[in-house]
Amino acid sequence: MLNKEKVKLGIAPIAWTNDDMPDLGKENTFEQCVSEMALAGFTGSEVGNKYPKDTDVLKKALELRGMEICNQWFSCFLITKPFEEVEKEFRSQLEYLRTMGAKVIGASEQSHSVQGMTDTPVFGHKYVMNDQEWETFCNGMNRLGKIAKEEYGIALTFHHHMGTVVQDEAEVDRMMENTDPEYVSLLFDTGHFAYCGVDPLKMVKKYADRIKHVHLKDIRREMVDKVKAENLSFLDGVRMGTFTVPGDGCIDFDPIFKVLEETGYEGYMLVEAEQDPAKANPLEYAIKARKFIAEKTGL
Ligand SMILES: O=C1C[C@@H](O)[C@H](O)[C@@H](O)C1=O
Ligand SMILES: [Co+2]
Repeated sequence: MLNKEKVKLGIAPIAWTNDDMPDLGKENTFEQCVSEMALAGFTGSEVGNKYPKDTDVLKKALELRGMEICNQWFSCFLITKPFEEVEKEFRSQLEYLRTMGAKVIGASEQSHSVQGMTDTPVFGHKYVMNDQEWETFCNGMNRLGKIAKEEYGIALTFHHHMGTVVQDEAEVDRMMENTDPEYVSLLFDTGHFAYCGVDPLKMVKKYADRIKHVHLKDIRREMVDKVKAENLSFLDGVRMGTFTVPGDGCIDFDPIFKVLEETGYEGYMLVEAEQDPAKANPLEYAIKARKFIAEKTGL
């Protein structure tokens, strides 16, 4: 059983309203989203674009429901923008997260990313960094991680992601080898590994001691196969239902939870299952996910 004192459960607003495709769930309000998260039994949330920008207003709305912000996505452009520009935006997001009491920031390198391009197939079109870019990227990550830890008390976790420069196993390995464990940790996303054909169990075993945030996502294998066969984009796939909540797709979560338990994982496990809310009722799927986690982990 995972330790209740050390592991908290969250859920992402992307199942209610999708910031990458705002027409998905445009009718769902912020209040509905956070109320349903709490009703389903979650205490943590990431940040969606319908969340109030005023931190006092947001804090009050979350506290009323026994919830908190546990992480926020940060888009890095370390290989295509000057470091100082990235640092400025990074610091502003760290300020916000510190005010909200979050302990983690989840960064993804978005230079040349195809994840948001609806006219680009997600398989076979990702950008591959050259040696010089790898060096710039890893040095930049170390510098950002040092700032986050030493000046804000926040851990920088890196989010590997489909269609980005750090997607496959070898790319995650290279990033991990060339960054300082003191400053850079891994945001382990089960769905993104399974999507690109990497075994999430192998990755959790390999990097358990550097994982500081977990995204629990499942995939519908037949939908991912369709995305590949028909040269569809990442976002086309989301609309079709490539992702779902843990337990509803093809990933075997039992051994993954076991590794996290045996290695003493501490932090958030956050359900992140973007799909069309008109087809997959967000509250229904949140409850389904919460029950699955309780059954499998005792949390
Ligand atoms: O963490 C994430 C943030 C989303 O916006 C993204 O597209 C999703 O797939 C993900 O894993
Ligand atoms: Co994720």
